[in-house]
Amino acid sequence: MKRFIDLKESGGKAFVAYIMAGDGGLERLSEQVQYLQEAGVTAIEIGIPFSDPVADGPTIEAAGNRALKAGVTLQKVVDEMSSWTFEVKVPLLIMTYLNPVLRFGVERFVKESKKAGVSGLIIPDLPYEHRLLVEPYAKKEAIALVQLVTLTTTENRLDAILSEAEGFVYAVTVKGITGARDEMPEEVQAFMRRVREKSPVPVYAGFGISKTQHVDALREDVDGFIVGSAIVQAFQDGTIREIEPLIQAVTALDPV
Ligand SMILES: O=P(O)(O)OC[C@@H](O)[C@@H](O)c1c[nH]c2ccccc12
Repeated sequence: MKRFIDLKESGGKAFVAYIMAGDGGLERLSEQVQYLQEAGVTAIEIGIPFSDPVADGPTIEAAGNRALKAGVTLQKVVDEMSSWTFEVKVPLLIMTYLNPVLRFGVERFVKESKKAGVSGLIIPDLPYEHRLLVEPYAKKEAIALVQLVTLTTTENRLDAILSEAEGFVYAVTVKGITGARDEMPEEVQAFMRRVREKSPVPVYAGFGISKTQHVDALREDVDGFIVGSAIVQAFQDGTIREIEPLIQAVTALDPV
């Protein structure tokens, strides 16, 4: 995950793309990863479909349901990734709820993720207080357990989370679920600034980023952006090329 620190030090901004594994069939995953890395994204978060995705907005939830219908499981995703022979040029992260991990077995999950070339994990319903359920295994394999912070995270908790942050910090821009939206609440800027002042690792903003205006509004206050619903929807609609200006708006930002 040194790549994220290096990028920040060189004044660049990160674009992290989220995709739902197996939306449209598992064989599409490798095409999507190759497409995104050629399009210039910094890293890719690969979502594992889950039947009770409490933090997902309608777009991601629908994608997850399509993937579940196609029979996609955590095992199939790591097997698929382990079989890739093309060159993976960007860090890959797995984003999954805790339940599939527990069913799989935490230690086995971390080992198979490593084999699959994964360098980070995001488990949104694993609270910081319970991180030891996964973190010791992840550390052994040098996989970062990326933490989320939100507008409602208390100061003490924020300090604790940041003191152990690895890779990057996922700063959630809204008090709600994922999904593209029009407005960025004003308090978000102040929140990002506060987190960034304290954070030893880069701070990436996620939830609701779908337009260059969102990027412009936050560009000076964050080190990168995470985009999910807009990408998932564009792959579904066959309009993924329309996302390229958004990727460029982030990765081509002048150092501030
Ligand atoms: O879809 P959005 O609003 O662009 O936000 C990214 C988000 O989808 C992705 O990171 C994500 C998918 N499922 C999640 C659950 C919790 C936190 C984050 C996520």
